[in-house]
Amino acid sequence: MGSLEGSAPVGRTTVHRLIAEEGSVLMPGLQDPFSAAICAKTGFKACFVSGFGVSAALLGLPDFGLLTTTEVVDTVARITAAAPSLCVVVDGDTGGGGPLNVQRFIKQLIAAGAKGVFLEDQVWPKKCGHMRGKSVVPAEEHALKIAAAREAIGDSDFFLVARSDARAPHGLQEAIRRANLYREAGADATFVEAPANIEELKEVVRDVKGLRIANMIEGGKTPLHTPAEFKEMGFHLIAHSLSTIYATTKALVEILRVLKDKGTTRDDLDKMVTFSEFNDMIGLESWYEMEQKFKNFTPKSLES
Ligand SMILES: C[C@@](O)(CC(=O)O)C(=O)O
Ligand SMILES: [Mg+2]
Repeated sequence: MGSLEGSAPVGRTTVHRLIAEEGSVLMPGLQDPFSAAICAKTGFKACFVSGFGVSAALLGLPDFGLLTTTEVVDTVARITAAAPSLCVVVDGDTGGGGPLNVQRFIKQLIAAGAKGVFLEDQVWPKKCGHMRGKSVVPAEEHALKIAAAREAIGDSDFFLVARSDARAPHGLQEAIRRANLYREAGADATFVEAPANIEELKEVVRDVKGLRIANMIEGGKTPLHTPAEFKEMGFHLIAHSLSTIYATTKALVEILRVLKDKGTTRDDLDKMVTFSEFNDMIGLESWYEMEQKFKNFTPKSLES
């Protein structure tokens, strides 16, 4: 890569620290502020803002390159506000254009409170990595975007993941070659999308240098493994990208069927959280406390 080589300083970000603590960090995929708040309450330290999930939840559309970077940044800002303790890593798709667009996008994500991004080498409009019909840009073109992202990050606490989708169109070894190239261009970690079996996962570990990402999609191409199994294999960040959107979808379909068929939920309350469970989840009491504080509050200047 010659002059394109970026240097990804080791160990300086929140994500690096989590990896050092846990070996293999599990990041549930999510798509909205409330799912992020629940994720934090459940005890997770990190999450992955899924492009697939945001496209579905925000737009009602498939992961087909329809989501804009502005929509992603807005969603991320709301998510980090709702779950300030979570380390939020964002699916940046292809970065919104060329190197300059990538730099602007990265700065917006940092300002929105994100702690990391995935940038992939698909041709725009991209598709979910487990769908058919994908193609990738030349590796050098994506390496330039990675170098641009590295420069835009500067000293910020922000972790850069370079993803290659070349496995489907060009084979696993090309995806591995690209991952190593993107690492040289400045990525903190790399993500070979959609290995098809355990042998391919092991090949990725054997041939890809540095920190590695695995992506678990129920019904996708890669067999499901636990974080402990991935840690032993040699993966450092695990995105469970679609579990929450799939579970939410199932729950929605189930309760809407009840309502459609019966016109009431009175015999199906077990399918829902209760009024008070929901209010606990969304932190209602803290709002009552704040309301009370301002009821009893008299600014000094108004005291006689
Ligand atoms: C991880 C993913 O990018 C889906 C995929 O392409 O595998 C997402 O948007 O959640
Ligand atoms: Mg995605």
